[in-house]
Amino acid sequence: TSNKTGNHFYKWEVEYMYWSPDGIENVVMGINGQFPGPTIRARAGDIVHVQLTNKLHTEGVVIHWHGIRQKGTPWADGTASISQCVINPGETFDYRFTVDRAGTYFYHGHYGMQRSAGLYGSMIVDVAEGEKEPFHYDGEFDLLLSDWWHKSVHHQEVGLSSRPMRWINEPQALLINGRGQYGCSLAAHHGNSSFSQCNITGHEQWAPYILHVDPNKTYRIRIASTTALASLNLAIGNHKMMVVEADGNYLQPFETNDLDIYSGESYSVLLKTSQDSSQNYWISFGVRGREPHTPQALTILNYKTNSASKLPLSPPPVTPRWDDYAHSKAFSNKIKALDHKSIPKPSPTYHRRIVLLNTQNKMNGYTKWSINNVSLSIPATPYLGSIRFGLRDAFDQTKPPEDFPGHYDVMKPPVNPNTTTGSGVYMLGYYSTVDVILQNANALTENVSEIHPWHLHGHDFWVLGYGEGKFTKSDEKKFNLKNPPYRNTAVIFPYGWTALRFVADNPGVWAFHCHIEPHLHLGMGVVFAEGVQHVAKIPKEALSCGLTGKRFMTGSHLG
Ligand SMILES: O=C1O[C@H]([C@@H](O)CO)C(O)=C1O
Repeated sequence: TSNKTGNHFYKWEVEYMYWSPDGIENVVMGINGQFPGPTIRARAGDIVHVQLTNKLHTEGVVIHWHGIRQKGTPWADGTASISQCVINPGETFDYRFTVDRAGTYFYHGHYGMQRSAGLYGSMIVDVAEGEKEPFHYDGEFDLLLSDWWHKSVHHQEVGLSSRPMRWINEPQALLINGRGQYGCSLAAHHGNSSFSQCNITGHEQWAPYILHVDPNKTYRIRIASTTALASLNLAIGNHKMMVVEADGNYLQPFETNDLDIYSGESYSVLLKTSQDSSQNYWISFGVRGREPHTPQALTILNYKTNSASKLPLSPPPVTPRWDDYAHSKAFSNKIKALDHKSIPKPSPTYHRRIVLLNTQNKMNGYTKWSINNVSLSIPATPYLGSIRFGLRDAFDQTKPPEDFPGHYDVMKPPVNPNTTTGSGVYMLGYYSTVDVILQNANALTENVSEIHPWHLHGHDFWVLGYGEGKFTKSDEKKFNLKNPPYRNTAVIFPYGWTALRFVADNPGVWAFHCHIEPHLHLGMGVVFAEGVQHVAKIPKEALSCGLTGKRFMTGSHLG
């Protein structure tokens, strides 16, 4: 429900329920009986209030509002053990925050692997009353992408934390708005599929979400990826797309035949329905960056002049080869910020540069991912409370490393793969400008280096550039300080580096991590904190566990 004053109140219950996301009945984590959860729609400047009740029987829960910076409400960021205590079964937590900028966002679970369990939904923020988008469109669609496994997340988690690790492998299906098709294909009639044609009436939970369009119009298609693992590429048969938004920030529009989207990213593209209106066309998403074992996600662009069940004449667009990284890099390098009042210009200099080496490691036979040889292990007491109240026993007081040894060969598996775990925090100077160099490396297996999309909470960063091999100081000369994209998620390519810059201007404690959920689960993240002494009035429900729970559970607000 919403009213004219710009407040939106939602009462949500999270529970497991039977669902058939891909035609196979399974158990998903749903909200108010829906999967994916309800879409939040608000205007820039509005307040969103979600009163979340945990109806799970034996697990805590939290929800992260991905891309919302939570200025002044760091306790509402929804990160378990970082911004708040988990909401226990039967308990209710109030997420109340301002959506300060128009754009395409989503929300998802941020505890254990609850995102993989299906806890996610879309969040669309329109421009404030009287404001205009810098582009025109006649209608819009919203596509939330995910990947789906038939094994439960509990089963997946046990595998990841077993010795030896049992990897989750590739997903059984890719879902568009929670809908996919397992063991059959919408495009089987083209004869290039080993599957039979899907038998669908349109009423199934796994029936495709079809885009019905009028000819000769412009549509905005919002696309967000909350995949656990898969990097994806979108193409629409016979149509080009104009890319205009990424992660809630406007881009210099550019035309493309296909679009890469990594987990944690969102885009808007404009589509002109200018093709032969006596036909329908395929919309397809295929896997990038990992050898695909999952069929493309398919749905139909239906020109309303036809029946939606009329199948396209040509086969679905072919996804670029999974390891054609030149193709992906070319796409990433086309992304530039629009010169617009809503997007700050990059700071020309930095105060502190943190270099983060990403490696796959071993610890007593367990597989881990580490950053500068520390695998993140988050503590029982949420950092926001323990830092605010100086509870030094709550987490490691040693500073995590700023860099990695200069002799480390990023092109080879680690010579000594042993790692340690840690819960230390990068304490950032309030209002300082921070550079982060994400440095990729070879994984444990020779000749393997993977894609990692890194997501920052509480901020957007400027993506100053991408490069090959080991970053050196002279690579600075290649930084784009003119129109770097401003976003919250950026990819590192295999054996490469990505340079980011942001201003630590948001009091709170902020996760920065690989958005591949099993990688975060295996330790692939760090924690930043800034200006925590300026955080006031942390609701006590956010602190009712661990050492803050023991110390402060009196009164209604802390700070
Ligand atoms: O974390 C990962 O583990 C596997 C593999 O490296 C070991 O099975 C894989 O592909 C990952 O991304």
